[in-house]
Amino acid sequence: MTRFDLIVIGSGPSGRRAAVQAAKLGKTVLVVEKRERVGGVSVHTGTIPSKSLRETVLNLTGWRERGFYGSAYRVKKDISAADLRVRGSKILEHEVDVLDHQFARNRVATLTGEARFLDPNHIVVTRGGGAEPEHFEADRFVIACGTRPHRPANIPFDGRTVIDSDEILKLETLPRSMTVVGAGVIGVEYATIFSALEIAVTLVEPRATFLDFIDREMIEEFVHELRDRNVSLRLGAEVTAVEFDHAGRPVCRIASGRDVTSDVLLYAAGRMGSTDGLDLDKAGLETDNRGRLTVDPKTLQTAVPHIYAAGDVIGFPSLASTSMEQGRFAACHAFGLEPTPLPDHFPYGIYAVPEMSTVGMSEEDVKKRQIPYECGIARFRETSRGHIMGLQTGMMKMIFSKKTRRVLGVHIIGEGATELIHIGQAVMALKGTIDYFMESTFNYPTLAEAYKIAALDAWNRAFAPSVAAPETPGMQEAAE
Ligand SMILES: Cc1cc2nc3c(=O)[nH]c(=O)nc-3n(C[C@H](O)[C@H](O)[C@H](O)COP(=O)(O)OP(=O)(O)OC[C@H]3O[C@@H](n4cnc5c(N)ncnc54)[C@H](O)[C@@H]3O)c2cc1C
Ligand SMILES: NC(=O)c1ccc[n+]([C@@H]2O[C@H](COP(=O)([O-])OP(=O)(O)OC[C@H]3O[C@@H](n4cnc5c(N)ncnc54)[C@H](O)[C@@H]3O)[C@@H](O)[C@H]2O)c1
Repeated sequence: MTRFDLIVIGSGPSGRRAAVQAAKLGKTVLVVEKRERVGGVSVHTGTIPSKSLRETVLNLTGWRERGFYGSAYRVKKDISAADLRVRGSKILEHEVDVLDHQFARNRVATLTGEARFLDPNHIVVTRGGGAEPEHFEADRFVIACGTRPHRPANIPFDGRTVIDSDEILKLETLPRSMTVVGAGVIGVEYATIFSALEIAVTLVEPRATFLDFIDREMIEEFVHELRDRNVSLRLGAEVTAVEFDHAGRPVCRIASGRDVTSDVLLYAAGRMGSTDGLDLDKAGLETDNRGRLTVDPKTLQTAVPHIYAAGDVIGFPSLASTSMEQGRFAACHAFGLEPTPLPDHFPYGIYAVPEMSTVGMSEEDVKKRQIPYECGIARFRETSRGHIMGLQTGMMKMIFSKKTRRVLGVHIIGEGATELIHIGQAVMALKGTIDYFMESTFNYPTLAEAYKIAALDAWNRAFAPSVAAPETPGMQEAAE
């Protein structure tokens, strides 16, 4: 039996960061991954493929140029499913290559196979192709096994017309119409990406609201853009069943009776922890009803202190970005290095079309906490860079404390939102105030100028010293 200082189960963002960090500390590390290739959900079915698809769609449709050349502008006519896959598979190859190299140069051992616990310090790895199972021992573990799509038994998934978010990447032909069930981040991203291909999309959500962690003003703007593009948004629509019509097309039955029929139905109503095959009970652990593990948020230790868990398997926020930080944090803690606490504020990027990004408090949060505040708004079309790019939409909203002048939140919708947000994030993290934006010079012409415009907007309303009207000399005499 081979012994390691650390065994990591799963090679997604949290697993890989945990493994490399431990190796940098001079520890022997094994990463077990049940997929044939490393990278996790992030590289194979989640972040990278969906963002590659988005980029391909925006490029091939000429989406970004339509502000100037009109909505009929196309870079390529008749875009096929194969066209969409080409770029994605190249990017995937590159990502896997980089990861393989990263593991190799840090002397992280990797093994393809499915890990399960035998007891709190031993695992067995089952391998395909008739290979003998292998046994391993470790002092510390990081469970970084991630999640998989939630597939309720009553939904007739067939991999072709009723699909989950893994299967959408394998579509052989592009549908003419699509129903997306679940207006979470995945549903919203795919609904808008496919709508940019001029596929008629209906987005169905049982709740009356969606993406509740985003500032409502941003969502109103987003909904306005979707309606403009004929994305049909059905909120408060409870799905009672999915059936097929006589032509084999999926019919999404809605409680109100207003059913939706389309060529393809994407079911994107959340994810489940991939913990079922891990025999966690043998390690002394149990999961919640969504297969997730509970950890101490300050240390990322599970109920069994030498077993850590990181990434999507521990639930919110379930992002590749935060998962990476958690993985590194867990490895540092496991080997006695005092890691800096995980930050309270992290940015959230939603790569819909248009993209949205947010950091800090929404206006709803600020009101709930009864903090006196002022908002500043900038529209991208007011910036010279926006004119040059032909942007007709896009906006930034900044929220400032009236008492401390500090930035409480930044919310952006439109081109570049996921990059621009980091300026606001940095100022917030460094406890900066509105004065930073008032006093700093920004490159011109840039979209970042929106920060200046939004800050000026808030300053004019709430922070500018009240200026007394200058007296005109001689006025007094004239009045007399
Ligand atoms: C469609 C989609 C789009 C997304 N877009 C974004 C985005 O734009 N930005 C963002 O920040 N996040 C995004 N995410 C979320 C992001 O992908 C996840 O937060 C991230 O992948 C979680 O990383 P993880 O470390 O938990 O592991 P994962 O990436 O989930 O990987 C876990 C790995 O563990 C392996 N594994 C599981 N069980 C075992 C076992 N018993 N033995 C061996 N191996 C095992 C699995 O095969 C898998 O490869 C997206 C997710 C999806 C689904
Ligand atoms: N850009 C990004 O950062 C990004 C992109 C994609 C996914 N992710 C991550 O992946 C995770 C999973 O995303 P998700 O969108 O699958 O899950 P989610 O939990 O965010 O959203 C699921 C949606 O489906 C709805 N829903 C639940 N049950 C339903 C039912 N029975 N019928 C119809 N609708 C139902 C919910 O109300 C919710 O709106 C998220 O937590 C997110 O953080 C992140």
